[in-house]
Amino acid sequence: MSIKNICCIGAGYVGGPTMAVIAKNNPHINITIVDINADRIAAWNDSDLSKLPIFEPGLSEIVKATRNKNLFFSTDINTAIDKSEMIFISVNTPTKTYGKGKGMAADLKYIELCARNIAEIAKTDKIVVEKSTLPVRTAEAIKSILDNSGSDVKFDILSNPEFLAEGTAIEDLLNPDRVLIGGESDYAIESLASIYASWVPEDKILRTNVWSSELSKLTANAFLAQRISSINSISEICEHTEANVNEVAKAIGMDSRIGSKFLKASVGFGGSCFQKDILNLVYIAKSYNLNEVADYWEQVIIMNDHQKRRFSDRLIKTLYNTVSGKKISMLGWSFKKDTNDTRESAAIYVADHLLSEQAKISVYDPKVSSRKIQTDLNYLGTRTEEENKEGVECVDSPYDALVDAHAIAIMTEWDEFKTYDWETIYTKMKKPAFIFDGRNLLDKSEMIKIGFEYYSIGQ
Ligand SMILES: NC(=O)C1=CN([C@@H]2O[C@H](COP(=O)(O)OP(=O)(O)OC[C@H]3O[C@@H](n4cnc5c(N)ncnc54)[C@H](O)[C@@H]3O)[C@@H](O)[C@H]2O)C=CC1
Ligand SMILES: O=C(O)[C@H]1O[C@H](OP(=O)(O)OP(=O)(O)OC[C@H]2O[C@@H](n3ccc(=O)[nH]c3=O)[C@H](O)[C@@H]2O)[C@H](O)[C@@H](O)[C@@H]1O
Repeated sequence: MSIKNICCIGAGYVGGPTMAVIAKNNPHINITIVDINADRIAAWNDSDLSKLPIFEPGLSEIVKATRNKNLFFSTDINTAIDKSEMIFISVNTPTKTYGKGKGMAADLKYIELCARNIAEIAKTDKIVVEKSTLPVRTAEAIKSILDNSGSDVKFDILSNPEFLAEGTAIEDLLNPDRVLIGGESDYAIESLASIYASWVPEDKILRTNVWSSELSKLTANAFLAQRISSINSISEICEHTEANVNEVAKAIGMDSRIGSKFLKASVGFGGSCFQKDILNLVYIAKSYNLNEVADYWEQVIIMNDHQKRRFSDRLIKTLYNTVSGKKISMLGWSFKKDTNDTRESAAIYVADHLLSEQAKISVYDPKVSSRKIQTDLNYLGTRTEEENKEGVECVDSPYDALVDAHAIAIMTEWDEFKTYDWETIYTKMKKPAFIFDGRNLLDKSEMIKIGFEYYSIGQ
């Protein structure tokens, strides 16, 4: 049986772009992306493509080409489940904020709701695909829920983790390093493989057992994040020894056994997945009593928290040990460039620390709304919403953010920051004018020549 109808539950950063690319390359398949969030679905259906809920280079063009042809966005979850032969589960799997495993385990309540929804509605056989990142052996729980639905519908479970990175999602989806499919049933595996094969070379489609597939996703994120924490740890040594972390990264990256990617020292990694997935791995290790393994991976998070804190400590110390009443301009709020996603962005934690020291913060980000910035700070619960509003202004023009600032903190590596007229900015700031470049984005010697007191990471 070839697949004619696909349903994807979860219209987020993964569900949206992934299904758009599958739809583009499989015009013979109808895909419906469903979500309980009606506002999000309405935004996906907005005729103004600049209002899509997710900013991702190249996404709006693909949505334009496929939407209402073979790609549909809907809140009618049951109908989409009913008519599809294959159902992707692409809902969020955040870190638990309550109960057993609080602050560490993955919260699987949304996954379970999806499984129960599918079990209740399905009248014909279904292939259920785990697209969300899940703890190893989650497929067992999903299967148990589905198989106890009381019907004689046959469910095949596949694990098909997603490796796209935000900001390059479309490029990553169009040219993936690999597509990973874990499963038991050859029929189910080959049904999914054939969908990818419409644009992905066969030798990049990897088949494994379900558990290897689930665990590979957590492992990939843990290894990637570990590289960043490793280079960030070296950045601190550089700052004490006059070694330069960019030079060190280049020198070690040219060793083909190490490789050059993911060695950019920064203010710390953010994003919705690295921290969550490593904590998840740590929790799994602890649940098997593998305490040394748990401690080993937890150190990646500890190092990352240290890097964020170290950045704001250094800023405060350099500004004569106080930022009280001083204007600090933050350039960038998203967790990396080319995305409007702010989840776990280092900027949130740095701003929170500076606010606790009574700084006045002015933020400019090309793609993040002021409402989102306030929501992110309010979510931490450090102070009241009113206090956050008083302490943080969000501006639409970078130059507004910089007038009379005591210091600039570069939090995100947006390309446009490099093109600013830094000489004019210098004249508008309080003197001495400080830059804390959390992304090593600007040219150090140029900034010093203009007159800035310039601080970067690991240099
Ligand atoms: N964001 C990323 O770059 C990547 C994320 N992942 C994984 O993919 C999964 C999804 O992540 P994102 O897309 O970033 O999350 P997201 O939060 O952007 O989207 C998830 C969507 O699922 C919806 N949802 C939750 N429960 C639902 C239910 N019962 N029925 C219908 N809709 C429901 C939510 O309303 C939300 O719109 C996570 O497990 C994540 O770890 C994997 C690779 C990359
Ligand atoms: O599971 C996921 O969600 C995804 O997590 C990451 O993707 P993402 O978090 O979107 O973005 P990354 O490019 O990995 O960046 C994560 C953070 O690390 C930082 N980073 C990245 C690279 C680097 O060298 N240095 C560095 O500080 C980025 O600025 C950002 O804050 C992985 O790269 C994806 O493969 C994975 O699919």
